[in-house]
Amino acid sequence: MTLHIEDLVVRYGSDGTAPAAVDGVDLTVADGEVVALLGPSGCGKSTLLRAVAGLEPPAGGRIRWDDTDLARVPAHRRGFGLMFQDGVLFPHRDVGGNIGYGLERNGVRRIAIRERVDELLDLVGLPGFAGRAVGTLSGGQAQRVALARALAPRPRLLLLDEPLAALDRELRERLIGDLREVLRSTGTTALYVTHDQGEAFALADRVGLMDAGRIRQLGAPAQVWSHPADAWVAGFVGFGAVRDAGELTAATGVPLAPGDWALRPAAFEVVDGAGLAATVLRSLPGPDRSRVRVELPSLGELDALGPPGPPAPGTKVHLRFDPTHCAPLGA
Ligand SMILES: Nc1ncnc2c1ncn2[C@@H]1O[C@H](COP(=O)(O)OP(=O)(O)OP(=O)(O)O)[C@@H](O)[C@H]1O
Repeated sequence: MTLHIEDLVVRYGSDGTAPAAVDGVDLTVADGEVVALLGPSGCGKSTLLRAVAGLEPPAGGRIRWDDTDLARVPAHRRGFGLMFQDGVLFPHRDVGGNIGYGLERNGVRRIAIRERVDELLDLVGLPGFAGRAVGTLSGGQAQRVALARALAPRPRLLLLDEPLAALDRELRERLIGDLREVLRSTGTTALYVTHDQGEAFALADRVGLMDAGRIRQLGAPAQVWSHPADAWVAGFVGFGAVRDAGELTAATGVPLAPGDWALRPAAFEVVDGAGLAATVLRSLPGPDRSRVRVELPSLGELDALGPPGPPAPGTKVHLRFDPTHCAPLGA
């Protein structure tokens, strides 16, 4: 029960000259695993998902489910569930009718459909909603119904494309937790596309960082955070500058393993009293800490954390270095 993607290439346009939207991707998703594809807009993550769903034909490579090559299996025979950003519910069916739709098409008996609908409504936290008109649902409730609809036929793989992107931040954060619980408790195998690193890292067993049609790093969230593969990945997951270990050790006196190190803003903190001398270039106030751009004679421009009311540009400050907020580059 494993999805295998091997050297997959997807190209738009019929003449074959357009750059590949997916450019040689290898990926497996094991039984019960949740893999998130994370990357900036246009990196090819939706295209990859659509190719797995059977909605875009590959220009090269293979997609297999266990030993079965899916090249000749049409989308509706793959047994995969889909959930998109705007879960578009059927407006003329009530909530129960939406969730039961796939089961009806599969010829499941009415009474069994009703039981399954109730079970799913409990699962997504909407008990008793079966008779509600979909036009009366809030955005978050509609996405819960869309999730229940995708899960109803027990898909062997669930494909989710930015399912929470249309929701406001507070609701999104609440639903991330709920979605994680639903995927885990049902043992659902899932491929989840998002540009939001918080979402990807909260939900997934493994995260694939995608850029320009390729996966630059694939690993467990903790591994990507502690060992970003390169400066691009480090930047995407919230690190700032990259500096050589020798330069950092010379400036701070802290020994580090050789190689390049990515620094989070928290690696340098403005302190009262002794520390590394730096000059404030500009600053962004924040409720707890400010973000301060500083210049050090030995290390150049870096981000640091400052007090809530930030020091003015030109102020001479002292910094403390905390190596626990640094990560060596290289997976
Ligand atoms: N139907 C299409 N025809 C031509 N080019 C397309 C089509 N769909 C996507 N592309 C192009 O393929 C590339 C990858 O697009 P894709 O939608 O897969 O990216 P994405 O990472 O999902 O982006 P987003 O987060 O903005 O949805 C982009 O350069 C995009 O412009």
